[in-house]
Amino acid sequence: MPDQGKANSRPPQRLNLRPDEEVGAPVVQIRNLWTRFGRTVIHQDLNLDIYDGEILTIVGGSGTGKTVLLRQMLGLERPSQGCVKVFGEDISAASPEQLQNMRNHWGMLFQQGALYSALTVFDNIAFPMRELRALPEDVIRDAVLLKMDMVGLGPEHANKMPSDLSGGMIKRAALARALALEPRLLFLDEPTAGLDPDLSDAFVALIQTLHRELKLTVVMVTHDLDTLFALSSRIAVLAEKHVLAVGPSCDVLRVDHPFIKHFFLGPRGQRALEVLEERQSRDDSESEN
Ligand SMILES: Nc1ncnc2c1ncn2[C@@H]1O[C@H](COP(=O)(O)OP(=O)(O)OP(=O)(O)O)[C@@H](O)[C@H]1O
Repeated sequence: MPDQGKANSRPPQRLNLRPDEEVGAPVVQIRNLWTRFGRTVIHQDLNLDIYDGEILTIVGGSGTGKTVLLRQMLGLERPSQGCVKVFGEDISAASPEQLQNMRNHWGMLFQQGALYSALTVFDNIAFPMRELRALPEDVIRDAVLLKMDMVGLGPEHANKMPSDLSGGMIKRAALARALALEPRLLFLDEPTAGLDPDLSDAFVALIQTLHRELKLTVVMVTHDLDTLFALSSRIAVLAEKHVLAVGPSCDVLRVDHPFIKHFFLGPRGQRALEVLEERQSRDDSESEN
């Protein structure tokens, strides 16, 4: 149960572990953000910067406001106070037209894939392109097949309905749709939820490749530690209604806070770290040979 507003007078303890070498204007800038639902305070004076080209993962206990924060970055909800800038534009002050224009520069992969069930894979991916009303159908056709290829879906899947697809294929089709307008910024909400470990590893590898090749900035929410350690450039921990710590995983893990100890350093976290270290030393020795 979140605390009530009056109880939040304690100044937030903030620890920003951003390495000095990161420079340039942030792609997403959140300043002094408050979110209240009635008398319940979810975010209190929250600040966060997300930089070009990084994969920033937001973690936090259940109900700490990760989804709400993501929705505020997408302009789907307005904060009670404070400012969210995306590509330098204040999204909380944008008109519906400005917001629509901004939405064309980012993609979003929702937790359940969220494909339109009445549309084929092809039409789902074509949907954002057709909404622009500026592209001829033959260009759309080529672009859709290219996006499908990028995510590892062959053209034979183009006319399938979402109900004919496996969980992994739904995620791939939804990712292709999120990439339809060639965004610079990609939001991922629990990208590997519901996938078995092999499919999850394959999807993580796909995100790594696309992030590298398309030079994407990625903002992700996940509870899955394997996904988190494999992908994140930095991790932002939401606790006590603000960003308690933000930095590379090795730095965040050293922060002495009960949530961090419980989340990262329990048996699940140790296992995920061991797998990551094994993978890294394998990659290192392969690149030496
Ligand atoms: N529109 C709303 N009206 C009232 N309360 C809301 C609304 N949206 C979210 N909340 C509350 O805000 C809190 C944060 O919700 P949110 O879904 O962002 O949490 P979360 O960190 O994503 O949790 P989880 O990890 O369990 O998905 C929750 O207590 C939720 O019930």
